[in-house]
This record gives sequence, C-alpha cells and structure tokens, in this order.
Amino acid sequence: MSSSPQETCPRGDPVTPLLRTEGVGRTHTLRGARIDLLDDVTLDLEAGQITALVGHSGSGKTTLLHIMGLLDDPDRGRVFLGDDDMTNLAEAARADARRRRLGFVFQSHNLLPQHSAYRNILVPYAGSRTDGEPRARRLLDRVGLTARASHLPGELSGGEQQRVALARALINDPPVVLADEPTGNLDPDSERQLLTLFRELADEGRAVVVVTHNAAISDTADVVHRLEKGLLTTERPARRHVDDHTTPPRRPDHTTPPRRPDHPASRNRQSPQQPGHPTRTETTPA
Ligand SMILES: Nc1ncnc2c1ncn2[C@@H]1O[C@H](COP(=O)(O)OP(=O)(O)OP(=O)(O)O)[C@@H](O)[C@H]1O
Repeated sequence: MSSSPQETCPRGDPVTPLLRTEGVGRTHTLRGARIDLLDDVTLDLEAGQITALVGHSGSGKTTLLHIMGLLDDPDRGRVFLGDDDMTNLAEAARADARRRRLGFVFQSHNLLPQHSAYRNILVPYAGSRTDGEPRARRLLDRVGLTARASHLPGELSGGEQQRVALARALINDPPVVLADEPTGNLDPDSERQLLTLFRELADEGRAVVVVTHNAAISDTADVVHRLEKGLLTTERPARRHVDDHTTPPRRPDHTTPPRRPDHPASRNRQSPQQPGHPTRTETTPA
C-alpha cells in the first residue's frame, strides 16, 4: 500500500466510531479551588455525521476539541482513533496521527500570509510532491477557488480564506475533521457555503465535529452535545438551541440530501448515549 494519502476517505467500521473519548477528565485548580472542566466525558464521532459541540463560553468546548485533536492531553481517560488508543503515544506518533488522520479548521484560519492559497493547502501534505500538487488543485476546485489559486490570503475574503483552510485540512484525506467556531467571522453566504461543504464531507463518510455558538450549525448537525459544568449531555436529533420552541426543527434545504439506507451515517444511528442524558447523572460542583 502506498504511504501517500489516498483519494478516498477511509470509511468507518459500522460499529467503531472514527474517534472516541472515554471517561475524559480535565481538572484545573484556580486560586485554590478545584474545577472539573471536563468530567468523565465519553463521546463517539461516527462516520457520516456532523456533530455539534455547544455550551456557554468557558464550558470547555475548545479544551475538549483540543483533546480530541491530540493537541492536548486529558488528565484522565482515553482518546481513540478507530481502534487505536492514542492516549500515551509518543509525541512523534501523535503528530503523525494529527497530520494524517485529523483535519483542523479554526476560527482564525491560520494561513501563512506570504504563501498563495495553493501553497497554503500543500503545507501539511504528508505524501510526495507529485501526488500533492494535483490533490491541492482538486481541493481548490472543490472549495470553488480555482481562479484564486495564486492569491495571497490577504487578497481573499474571510469566507474564501476559511475555504482555503478547509482545503488545507483535507489535503491528507483525514477521516475526522475538527472545527472550532469556523463560521465565527463569516457572513451568511460564506457560512452557508462552509456548512454545505461540511455536509458533503460527512456524506463521504467522514466524522465532522464543530464547536459552535451558531444555531445554524446545530440545526444542520446530526448530533448535538452540550457541555455544562463539566458534564456532557447528548441531544439527538439535532434541534434548535434558541428559545423559539414554536419553530419546528428544520434543516436548511441545502443540507438535506437524501441518504441511502446503506450510507455510513444510516448504519451508525444507534448510540450508547441517549438523548438528553448526561454521561453522568450528577452535577459536579464548579
Ligand atoms: N491551564 C488552565 N488553568 C486554569 N484554567 C484554564 C486553563 N486552561 C483553560 N482554562 C479555563 O478553562 C475554561 C474553558 O476554556 P475553553 O476555551 O475550553 O472554553 P470554551 O467553551 O471553548 O469557551 P468559548 O466558547 O468562550 O471559546 C476557561 O474558563 C479557561 O480560562
């Protein structure tokens, strides 16, 4: 098998989530007080699904995303990519997993200002240059930016920069995409384009997790997890998180392609986490 990234996303085994946190905990001590920011958080990211991670500011969403993305270590618990326990791996192996198996999109897209859109997409490529260049061009086309290939980030709009960042996140064809407030700085059109791309990625069999305060994303998501006082509550199916309960749950038309029964997302509907039930039943004092 070639060591370069493949063109097709690795599909998840129907029963093995693409990413799993198991009993993850993170405790801080602030001015002598112990704070369980994350307490026994168990969650699965399944193939074919967009997962939204919501909660008030400071509830630990980014911390959990960084732990899932192997950018940070939990104090307790484990993180699996497929069947692989990533918890106590050496940093070199974690870095390799981050590069090949995880794609990151951040609110501030972190593009290199001196490089063109095309070069930025190639920066994290793990394969050979001859394989990478056509891949980068296809990804530029996919995010609708072929005509902007040679433009510097400063010459692109915020939405275009974020689509370059998404193309960069996909260069190694990762099965899992993690996004932290990706629409935070975007206008509604750019937001819609990004959400459409996320839906396509899920429909290809990837797991997409999005930390967000944006109700449009939680509407679009297949699964919504809420973090509160260290505990994770799973809400399924996704529904609005605004106070307008008179409006029925709805997905934007562009996010609802019909799914075949044999689609990875259809095979993964069952979950040990039930709607509305925290992973632990008691609340942990902050
Ligand atoms: N090393 C640390 N020591 C003490 N507190 C910390 C440490 N790291 C993070 N925190 C605190 O943990 C809390 C959670 O931060 P985090 O960024 O994960 O929250 P968030 O839910 O993503 O917030 P937001 O929605 O505002 O981005 C914050 O109050 C932060 O200050």
